[in-house]
Amino acid sequence: MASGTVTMTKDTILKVEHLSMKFGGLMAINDFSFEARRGEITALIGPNGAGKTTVFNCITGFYKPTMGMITLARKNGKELLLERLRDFEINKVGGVARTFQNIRLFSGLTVLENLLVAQHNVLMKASGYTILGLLGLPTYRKAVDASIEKAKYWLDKADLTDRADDPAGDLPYGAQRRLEIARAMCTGPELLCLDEPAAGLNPRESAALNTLLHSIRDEGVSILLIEHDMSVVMEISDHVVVLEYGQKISDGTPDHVKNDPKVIAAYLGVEDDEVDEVIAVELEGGHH
Ligand SMILES: Nc1ncnc2c1ncn2[C@@H]1O[C@H](COP(=O)(O)OP(=O)(O)OP(=O)(O)O)[C@@H](O)[C@H]1O
Repeated sequence: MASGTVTMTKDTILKVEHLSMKFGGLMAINDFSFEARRGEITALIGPNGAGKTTVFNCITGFYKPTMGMITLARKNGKELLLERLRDFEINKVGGVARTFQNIRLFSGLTVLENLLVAQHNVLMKASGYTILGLLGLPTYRKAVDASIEKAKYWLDKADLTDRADDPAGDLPYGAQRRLEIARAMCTGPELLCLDEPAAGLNPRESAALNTLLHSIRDEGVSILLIEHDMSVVMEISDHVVVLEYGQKISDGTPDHVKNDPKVIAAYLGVEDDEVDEVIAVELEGGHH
């Protein structure tokens, strides 16, 4: 079924139901439903202009959807309706972290400092928001130690320990991407949303990214990503959802999606009645 209401199971972390987003007269997203499962890497793919970024912006609170429900289920059993929260609340209360298509690091700060700054909120809370707290509270000292440990942990996972003291802006592009992800992980999210993490990476950097994303998933953190590069998506995702013209055209395992005639047609830009022809050509290609 291409769209419809999704049933929330205990494995579901995110449920999007009947999402629609209109920009003036343009229906960018039209009755779109899908579900992301806890501990999985879910990829949202589709041709240019399909509506991927718009869906992402609705989930992370940058846009208010015209219609629809977005439910996040936290580990503690609480369910939150994201379309009712503001972006910073989605991050803070919802445990959702995101990265952007364009890198947004503090390029003049060191790699380590970037990871510590990300934990500023936790530290301020531990200080009781007072100068006395900052100076003397044991809870604050403990929180500082914990934040350093966390930064060290993610430096190692992102293979950046050797560059810890270098300004973030001096890192090669692929390393900056991993640092952004490490920084997001330092906020302790349950759901990590990545906007085209592999864009512009060379094959070696792409492989390092895959390793990092798998290690994040193995810790039980769920990942939702938008990606253009089909080979990256097929390699790292557990679950793929395909959008075309704001509507869902396929949903399933990478293998299922890869062989779905509708997806093949969407990517090759052919009309419905040409799909059979496309499959025939694909099959023929496979036999050579
Ligand atoms: N803020 C906006 N105002 C008006 N139209 C918009 C806005 N944002 C997106 N759109 C339109 O909505 C449609 C979906 O765009 P969106 O950026 O979500 O697609 P996408 O799948 O992310 O594309 P790409 O792969 O090129 O990044 C497009 O037709 C786009 O022009």
